[in-house]
Amino acid sequence: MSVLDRIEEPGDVKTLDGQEMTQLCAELRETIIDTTSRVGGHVASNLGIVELTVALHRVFESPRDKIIWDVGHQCYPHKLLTGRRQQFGTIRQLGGLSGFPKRHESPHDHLDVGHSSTSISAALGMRVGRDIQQIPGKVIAVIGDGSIGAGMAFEGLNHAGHLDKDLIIILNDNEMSIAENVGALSNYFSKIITGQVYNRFRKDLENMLHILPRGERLVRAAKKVEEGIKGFMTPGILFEELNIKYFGPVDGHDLESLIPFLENIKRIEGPLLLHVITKKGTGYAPAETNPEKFHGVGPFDRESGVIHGATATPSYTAIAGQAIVELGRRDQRTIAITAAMPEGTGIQNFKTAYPERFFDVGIAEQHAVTFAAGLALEGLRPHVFIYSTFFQRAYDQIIHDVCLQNLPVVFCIDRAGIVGNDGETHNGSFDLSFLRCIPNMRIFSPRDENELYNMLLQANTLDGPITIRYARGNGFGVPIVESPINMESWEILHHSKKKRIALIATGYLVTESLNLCQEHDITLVNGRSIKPLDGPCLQGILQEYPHVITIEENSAIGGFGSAIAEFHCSGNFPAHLHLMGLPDVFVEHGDQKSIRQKCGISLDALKQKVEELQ
Ligand SMILES: Cc1ncc(C[n+]2csc(CCOP(=O)(O)OP(=O)(O)O)c2C)c(N)n1
Ligand SMILES: CC(=O)[C@@H](O)[C@H](O)COP(=O)(O)O
Ligand SMILES: [Mg+2]
Repeated sequence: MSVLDRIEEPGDVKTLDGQEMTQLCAELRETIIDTTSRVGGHVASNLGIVELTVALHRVFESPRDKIIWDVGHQCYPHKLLTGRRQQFGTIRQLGGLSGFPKRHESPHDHLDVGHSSTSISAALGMRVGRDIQQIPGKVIAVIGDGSIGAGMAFEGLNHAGHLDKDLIIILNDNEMSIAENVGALSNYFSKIITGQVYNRFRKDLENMLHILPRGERLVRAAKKVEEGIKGFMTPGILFEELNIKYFGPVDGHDLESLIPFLENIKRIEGPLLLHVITKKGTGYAPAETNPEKFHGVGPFDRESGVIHGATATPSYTAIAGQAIVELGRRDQRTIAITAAMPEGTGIQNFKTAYPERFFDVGIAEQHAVTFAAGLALEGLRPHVFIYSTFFQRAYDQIIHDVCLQNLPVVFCIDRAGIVGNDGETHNGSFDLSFLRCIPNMRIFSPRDENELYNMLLQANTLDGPITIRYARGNGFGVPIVESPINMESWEILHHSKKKRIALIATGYLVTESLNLCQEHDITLVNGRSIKPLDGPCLQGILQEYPHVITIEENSAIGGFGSAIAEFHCSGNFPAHLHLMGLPDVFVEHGDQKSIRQKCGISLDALKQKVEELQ
């Protein structure tokens, strides 16, 4: 029987000797590599956090002590130690375990999560909630070096230092976000790790001793020097000054150091931070060598580390990346901005081509949007490349800093719609609903990768804020041909002779529906402009057809179909409207195809609707 097989509940880790714990770590790694190589998942972060997870479960009493994982993409060892070993092979698949902590899955998961930098605030809320009700048990937030740089994490630290409650923050510092970590804070952590903070103390002390005054002021000056020394010597002075005790750094792969550190901090009162140093991908050479590639992957060959599933057709992301490089070449005002997702949004080639016009701002979506506003106010043309789900975090900045001032910022919204295996925290289900109501915002959704390319090339010619949204995954393989388009006009791709049903689709669903519309003699309209609607075209359709279907990959509430319904109520149109979009639920994880089927926005669902109406 393996050691992992003997762990029925996390408390069983406490019964192991040192050798068995080392064996357990090896087995956890083997299970993670074996499973993710078959079904995909977040590899590098999970391999890096194995010892820290074992040590946490060894020292603390889960679920009485609550461990709160930030982002939650590193929770696989925790799932394996908390009774989910048997289902682990189903992770991220339809009906299987989620890739993130889920309260409904286990009493050891205390916060549903997927977006970063929420752990400190949530843990502090739990701490206060427990104190008010005198509920015993520790609360521990585990947050990465990338995630702690976000504004929200700082808001949590600020409040934690003020409240002075017993809160344990574990900083899991692997010196990486998904990509290379950026920012002054990350440089500060590197200096702590390499001992530069201590070296600086020695230099500054030497300088101070040189300028030390003589005579009666000596005592006062010496006191000041002492304070200064304390400041320079304490590597985590940044946290100490916020009233958060700093401990570390400690090697996060060495159980013999880690466990005593945790035992000690367990007894300390007040808010504290333990700085743990880990390495992404530990124990699997391809992930150690290329942690960015192995951050989140599909199935791969574990021997070679080659990721399966490279397809012939490029993704929307890749085409967007190609377009922005071309636009950057033509128009020197073009700036590309990402919030910690340079690879995910496909703009790494822009970085190479125009490093001075590329900005990775870290996990700071709000800052990314207002930073873009500032650039636009100076006459530049910023393009913010961001996933739909993470765009949610910058809502006030979109309204207050960009749209209110009608600034020419281009929002390139990737992963709009169903993302698949990441599931409910990551679906881009709401952007049309939350953007449509903002004055000055114009919203477009291309029907294929060629239209995306051309929309992006034209983006700088439009004044005011615009959003271009596109799906996760591959395009249709259509050739990329530069041809100007009137972005605010719709096009009719198939004219029905019967004139009974018209389908107004948006995004990739337009192209996907073309064959069906031709076969069933349905008029097909490419609703590429969601705001403004093409009034004259829509008016004609609503007057001429008894049945008008709309289809979109956004919540049916407030989305494209709703916009058409609003227009419909403004006139006296005979058409019956049939709205197809995402249901009013947080859509679960699974492969994109199955999820689309379940949500009723597949071709099958459309065919069924058409047959009902014919
Ligand atoms: C608000 C938000 N923006 C972006 C992301 C995408 N994202 C997921 S993990 C990650 C990197 C996090 O870095 P770190 O906290 O250091 O954890 P590590 O991956 O290094 O373990 C990013 C940018 C996210 N989940 N949430
Ligand atoms: C955890 C997280 O937020 C990211 O790692 C996300 O899973 C990336 O998604 P993509 O695979 O669509 O880039
Ligand atoms: Mg990190």
